[in-house]
Amino acid sequence: MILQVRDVVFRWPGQASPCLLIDAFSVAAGESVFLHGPSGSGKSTLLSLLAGVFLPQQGEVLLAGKRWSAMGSAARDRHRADQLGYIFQQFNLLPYLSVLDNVLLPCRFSTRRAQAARQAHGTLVASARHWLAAMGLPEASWQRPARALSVGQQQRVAAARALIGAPPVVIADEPTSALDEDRRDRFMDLLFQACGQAGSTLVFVSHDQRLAARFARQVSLPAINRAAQPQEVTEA
Ligand SMILES: Nc1ncnc2c1ncn2[C@@H]1O[C@H](COP(=O)(O)OP(=O)(O)OP(=O)(O)O)[C@@H](O)[C@H]1O
Repeated sequence: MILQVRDVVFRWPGQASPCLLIDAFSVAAGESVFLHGPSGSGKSTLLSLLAGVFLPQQGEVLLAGKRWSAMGSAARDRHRADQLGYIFQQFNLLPYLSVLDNVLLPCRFSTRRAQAARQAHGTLVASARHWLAAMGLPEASWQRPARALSVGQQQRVAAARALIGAPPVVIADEPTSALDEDRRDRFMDLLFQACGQAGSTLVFVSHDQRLAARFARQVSLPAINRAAQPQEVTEA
């Protein structure tokens, strides 16, 4: 199992009740998982725990056999860069860096990713260019600062950055929310092709149930989370 969650309790600071109470959840290497649940049910929070961005107050989360809680913050950063491509809901691009340099970032932080990128495309820059072209980003945009791109373009830059250097795990949080239907379908084809070729595990969060059928496994977060769910506000 490449991702493992065991007896996890996670509470946001200042909150009286926990957001996540998960006894067991795991993902096998190479599996593709569609994670769904209502807004506010804790999907992004769970992804942050899988990525070791936050640590649970109780229990363990493991990526590639390593416990996040057993590592210091520098070791966590290294392990994350080696093992994980993460497409965040808010993209998390560095706004003043060029598009190309944003895509190259994981290779700066991970020798493993840099080696894989060189092996695939000859040089790091060639690899970054490959992924930007695959994402349909016009060459004229590659030297521009990331902040100068549209939201849909930034989303695709974030995806190129997640895929460079064939990370063993790809985590994607609503990666198609700013894409039109045509781009969304091409993006999904490319994501599955890239993960298939690299043998990468894919954990994907979306509200778009039309995408669910593409995945080998669908997981409802409320079904694995024992924490009391927030009440949805309903119109009177
Ligand atoms: N940084 C934070 N500080 C405090 N509480 C937070 C923080 N981030 C999220 N939460 C709370 O945790 C709960 C779960 O939020 P989360 O973003 O994980 O849900 P989600 O299922 O991803 O929602 P959506 O589908 O709307 O993106 C919410 O009640 C939210 O208010």
